[in-house]
Amino acid sequence: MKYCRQEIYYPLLVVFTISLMLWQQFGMNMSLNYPVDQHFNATALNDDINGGASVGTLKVNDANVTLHCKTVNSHTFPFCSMLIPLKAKLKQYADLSKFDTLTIDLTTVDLRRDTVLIYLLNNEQDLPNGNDRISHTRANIQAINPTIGRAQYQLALNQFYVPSWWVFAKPYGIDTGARLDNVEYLQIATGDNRSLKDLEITLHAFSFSGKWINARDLYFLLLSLWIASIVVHAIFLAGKMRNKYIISKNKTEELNKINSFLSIERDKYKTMAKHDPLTKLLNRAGLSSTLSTLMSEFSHSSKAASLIMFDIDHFKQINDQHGHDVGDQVLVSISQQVAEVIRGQDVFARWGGEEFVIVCPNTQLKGACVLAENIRSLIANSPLIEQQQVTSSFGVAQLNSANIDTWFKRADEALYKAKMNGRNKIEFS
Ligand SMILES: Nc1nc2c(ncn2[C@@H]2O[C@H](COP(=O)(O)OP(=O)(O)OP(=O)(O)O)[C@@H](O)[C@H]2O)c(=O)[nH]1
Repeated sequence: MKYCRQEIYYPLLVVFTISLMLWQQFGMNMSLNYPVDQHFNATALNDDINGGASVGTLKVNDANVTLHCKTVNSHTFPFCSMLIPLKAKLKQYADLSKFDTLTIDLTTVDLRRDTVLIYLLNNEQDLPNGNDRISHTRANIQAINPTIGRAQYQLALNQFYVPSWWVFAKPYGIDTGARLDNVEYLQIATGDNRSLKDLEITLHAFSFSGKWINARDLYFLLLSLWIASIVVHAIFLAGKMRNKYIISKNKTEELNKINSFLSIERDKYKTMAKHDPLTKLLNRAGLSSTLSTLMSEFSHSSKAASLIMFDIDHFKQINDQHGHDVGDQVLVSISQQVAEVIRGQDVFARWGGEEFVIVCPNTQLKGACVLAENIRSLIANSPLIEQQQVTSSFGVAQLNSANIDTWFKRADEALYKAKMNGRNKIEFS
């Protein structure tokens, strides 16, 4: 369907356009023929209508009609003519506006360098004033310069014009444009040469020819069709692009939502991987980057650092006596209280179970022991469980080699010592 619309339509339109242009050029012919026979209807019209005295007579034969004209000098313009009603051929007057050419077959004898005037008299009821035939008539005229003898003359209908003497002869005026949509008569008249004439004009036949559609109308139609096609196509493409844009915008929005959801989830899992879910403190993994930094600082510049490791005393009993939830609450409370008293640079983590560590950068053993004592005292004096003191034991070690395991082992040993020495104590290594 898509293929049909876009790939086939324009080639078809090109073929259609070229076909129509060729058809118009070589076909589409129409014609209106007027052969002359013995029943041919024509009348002589001479200057006597204007008060002249020229004599023009008609002789109709089997195959032609001859006007014999003898002009007489008088005050008026001398002429003879034959008047042929076109309506005899048609029901109405002839609408020649669609025709291009008048072909007229004439024999002229003794013309003495005169023209033959061809009139197409258009009947126009809408012309102002006057009830007589002439008042309703527009004379469209064209002159031919005949050769002596018989010849065919082709007159372009668009070359007919209204002569100025016809315009001015009408007191109410008339526009000068030719009109051929209601032609009542073809008039063939002697020309403008005022020298006296005695001549013959024989009409054998005449016809009007043209195309069903003239080239200008056809090109206008085709151009309109092309413009309409391109406009419709452009609108269709714009709509399609708009839909694509909306779909891609929606997809982008959806992907952005998924992305932000995933990045939130990723951050959540990152945080979860490095934090203890109960106390929200860092876990072992969360501590690793701090420890690596301290190790490298120690390697480069023997920067001081101390480690405090502490463990809640008899925590199993607390769990056993008060339940696991109370034990959890004790862990959370101690975490919060300790987090409040340590310095900003200290890093506090849950090492596992009821065991915690505080890593103190830039801290000598003495300073770490003071901090450990503060925390011990804080815990021992906190009413964590009703009617029961909760205490904790501490092991402190200052970093003395770039080895984490050794450092932690030393702190752990000090802690063990504190436990062995009765708990609620600080020992160092
Ligand atoms: N409620 C609670 N209990 C925990 C958690 N992690 C570990 N424990 C408990 O902590 C207790 C630790 O017991 P022990 O290792 O025997 O140590 P202790 O009872 O504190 O004795 P000392 O350390 O020798 O003073 C165990 O009963 C564990 O089940 C926890 O997250 N929540």
